[in-house]
Amino acid sequence: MRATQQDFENAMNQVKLLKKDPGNEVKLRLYALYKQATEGPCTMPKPGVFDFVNKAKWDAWNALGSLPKETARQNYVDLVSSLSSSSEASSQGKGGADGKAQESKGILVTSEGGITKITFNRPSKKNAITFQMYQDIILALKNASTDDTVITVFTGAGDYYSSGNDLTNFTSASGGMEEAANKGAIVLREFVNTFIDFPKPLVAVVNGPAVGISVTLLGLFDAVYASDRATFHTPFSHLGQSPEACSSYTFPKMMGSAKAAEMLLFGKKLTAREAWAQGLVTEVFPESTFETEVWTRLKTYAKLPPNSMRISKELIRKNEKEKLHAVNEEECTTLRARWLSEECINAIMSFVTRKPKL
Ligand SMILES: CCCCC/C=C/CC(=O)SCCNC(=O)CCNC(=O)[C@H](O)C(C)(C)COP(=O)(O)OP(=O)(O)OC[C@H]1O[C@@H](n2cnc3c(N)ncnc32)[C@H](O)[C@@H]1OP(=O)(O)O
Repeated sequence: MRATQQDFENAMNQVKLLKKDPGNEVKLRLYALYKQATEGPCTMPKPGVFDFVNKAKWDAWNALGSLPKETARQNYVDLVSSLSSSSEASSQGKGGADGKAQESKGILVTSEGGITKITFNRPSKKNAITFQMYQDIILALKNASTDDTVITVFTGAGDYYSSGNDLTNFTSASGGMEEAANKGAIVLREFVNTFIDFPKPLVAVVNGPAVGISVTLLGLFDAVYASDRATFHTPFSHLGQSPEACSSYTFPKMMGSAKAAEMLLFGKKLTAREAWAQGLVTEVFPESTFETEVWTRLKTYAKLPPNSMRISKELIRKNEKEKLHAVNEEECTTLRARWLSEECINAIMSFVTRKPKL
């Protein structure tokens, strides 16, 4: 049966009630279908190349070509209906007790043997972190901080640990660039604060290359185990950006200002052994035995008395917490301005418009 005007209006109201942000790609599709259903084919002039947001919206609408208004209306209703059911399904899942799993689009959360395992799970994009993933990780960490698991572990699916922030987070935002930068700073602040305040042992199992925020965050972990295949790269200057996740404080403190500057200012990529020598990595393992050795060790650690580990972590972090929150605040404010800078916009633009591989 064809969707009526009433169905369409109900769907528009339903969108406002979605429990979970559907992500930029879906929001663009909704926008395009709405415009096509109400105004017909796109006849607006194409926005300029630097007007990322309006250009993305125009592209999405224009891509619908001469799709009839009724079909666009039907597709809009169907899309909203699929989002409503998946949002209900995902809001029911909660990690915690052994054996349960919580899955979102970009991360996989499991808990077994006292260990909460959070896997960056977007291997086709080298585990780049989307806005939605930041939010899902915040939720997973909040759950892990109060459930009955003892240790929380991050790792990556596929050949990468993570390629850091998804560089299309800002180019595909549906509001203006300024709105995206504001949202980015708010999400980043909460995301990093969740790591600063996380009360249980936090371990990174770095299975492959790590870039950007997936590297800087390691300064807030309690242990970092790396495969000898892993590399550590923070190309902030190349991207017209500045350090985050408190690395402007933790890196110089851990490796001295000269070595920190090589990473954070000049974007020097470290091998796993170099990162170990600088104190960023706890131990490096040969790739061939990495998973077995690390997980055997973590399973043993997860049997240690949980309260004792939590209290020790609290003592270690206590004197630093206030400082870390202040650093996070300042880094987010600085980054917000960087995201709106020409240097940053040009760098992101050249990544998203690079030639596809043959
Ligand atoms: C709330 C907001 C908080 C923001 C916090 C800010 C954090 C700062 C950072 O994290 S800065 C770091 C950003 N990351 C990068 O600069 C890495 C960019 N990617 C690359 O340089 C390369 O992709 C690579 C070196 C990671 C891998 O190169 P390789 O040649 O092996 O593979 P591809 O380039 O073909 O990648 C495969 C597909 O994955 C997509 N992709 C990879 N990384 C990202 C990314 N960071 N953002 C978006 N997309 C990414 C890539 O585009 C390919 O996609 P395609 O197959 O569709 O073309």
